[in-house]
Amino acid sequence: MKVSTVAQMRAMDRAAIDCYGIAEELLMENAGQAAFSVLAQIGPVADQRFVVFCGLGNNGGDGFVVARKIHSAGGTVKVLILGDPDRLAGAARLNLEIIRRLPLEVRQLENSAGLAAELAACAAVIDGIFGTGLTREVGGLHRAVIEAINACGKPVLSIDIPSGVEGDTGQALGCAVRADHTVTFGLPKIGNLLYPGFALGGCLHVSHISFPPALYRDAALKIALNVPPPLPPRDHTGHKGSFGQALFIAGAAGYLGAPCFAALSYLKAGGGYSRLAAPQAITPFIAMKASEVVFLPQVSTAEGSLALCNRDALLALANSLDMTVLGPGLSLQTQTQQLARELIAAIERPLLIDGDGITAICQNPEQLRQRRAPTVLTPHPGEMSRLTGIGIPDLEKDRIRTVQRAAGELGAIIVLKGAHSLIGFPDGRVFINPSGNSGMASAGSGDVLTGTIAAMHGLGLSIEDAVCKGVFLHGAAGDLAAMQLGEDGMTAQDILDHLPQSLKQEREGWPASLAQRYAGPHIVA
Ligand SMILES: NC(=O)C1=CN([C@@H]2O[C@H](COP(=O)(O)OP(=O)(O)OC[C@H]3O[C@@H](n4cnc5c(N)ncnc54)[C@H](O)[C@@H]3O)[C@@H](O)[C@H]2O)[C@H](O)CC1
Ligand SMILES: [K+]
Repeated sequence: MKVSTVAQMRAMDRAAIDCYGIAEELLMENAGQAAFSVLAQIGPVADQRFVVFCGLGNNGGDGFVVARKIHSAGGTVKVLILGDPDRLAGAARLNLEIIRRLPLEVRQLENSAGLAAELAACAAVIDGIFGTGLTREVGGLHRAVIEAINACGKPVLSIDIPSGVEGDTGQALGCAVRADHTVTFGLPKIGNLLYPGFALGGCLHVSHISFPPALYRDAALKIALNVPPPLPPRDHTGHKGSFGQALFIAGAAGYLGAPCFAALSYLKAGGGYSRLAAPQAITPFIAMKASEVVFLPQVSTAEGSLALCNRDALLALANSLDMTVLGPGLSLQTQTQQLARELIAAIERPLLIDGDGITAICQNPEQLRQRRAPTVLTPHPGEMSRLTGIGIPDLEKDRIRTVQRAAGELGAIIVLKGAHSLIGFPDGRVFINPSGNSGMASAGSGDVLTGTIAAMHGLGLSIEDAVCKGVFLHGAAGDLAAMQLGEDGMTAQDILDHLPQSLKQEREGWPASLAQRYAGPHIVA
């Protein structure tokens, strides 16, 4: 499913109205109807009491429609407006005038006194304070109301997006409603899917509010949920060469885990032949941990990292295999960093650059543009910050645009790791990954990702699909590990151990709880 920015959604509204004649009032009616139908799924409506909070924009207008439908279904509803109702316009004003003729309480909320008692008496709260029109920090009465909603302990249904969450980023502007359900319209907005907005929204539902597919599937919409194509069927007669051959250039004294996790994850995710070029000095130790991997001991520097003199032999090998992964645990040793830069410039096959390999190009990332074969970068926010020169707080505030811009400028596929990892392509497409959990935020899990992506290419997927599939199945392996162990103490080893099951479930079907999460928002008919 595609995901829209606030501006794109406004343009879709405009097109629905101007090109198809679906009037604003109809869109608002459909939006209110969709929200009401989710409310009716949460619990009974007849003979129950509800409070609807409405702001002065169209989000509030949707709230008026919901109030009308609650009344029609036999519920008792109180509509509290934040601000002067005389400022309401258009379809929102029309819907206010309708509910004013009905026997229900509609009034401007002057202050938050007594709100806790009002909320204690209701079955559920409907949040129509701010939608995608939120433009600044939430303060004053709005803030007090949002805090009261969050403290009331009643089920909360947010209209379009939890009030206070910014539609384009998922950031909470000062404070935000914590909802149990959110019904969004047209398409999910970025803010419905990126943290903290995603978590604040609870269960996410989407209604296309009668937009034609030509609008919500438009190729100009570049952001989407990560739903990669299926795994290729396994060749029953295949040998180890049929499932890919990858080279891992990784490891240094003090970084013994990273090369093992990277090279082993290739095999655990279905890849055929995994070669690991690590410094001679550490090879005996890592061989104990990863005996299925083929070792290519390399000349070490005095510090125990890869020496520059390994360059030509590594280059020849890399250019004879499907794919190279460069970087996990390489270290920041000067000569090793130079080796990384020279290899990145010269390898003519698909190359995934991670960890210290990314650091090696941070001074001059534009060198990636010279590469003729595909490049994949898998930075965590710290590495992304070094790569782009954007500070981590600013980057976290606008992850989509950061990854979109960097992928375009560097001509590389970029996986920005984090909760709901993003995959950005040079042509502007960005995919939001639904799998994974906080237990994966621990050392070594990124190393496991590198081998998983490489294995997907080994199994026959194009590089683009391999990145999407690898990110998804790596997150899913983490989810399977968490189901068994909990998120607190799971480690990269546990993710690695669950990779085979991740592929198995991908082929045979996910446990219900994960299937629901991976399927994306519920469509409201
Ligand atoms: N296709 C769709 O998605 C449809 C969505 N609908 C609903 O319309 C809203 C968007 O409506 P809009 O009027 O543009 O914005 P808001 O309702 O969010 O209201 C903004 C309102 O609030 C003021 N404001 C902004 N920030 C603050 C602040 N921090 N404090 C105080 N006031 C603030 C701003 O100036 C405006 O006056 C969308 O979310 C849907 O719910 C349509 O009904 C159907 C099509
Ligand atoms: K809202």
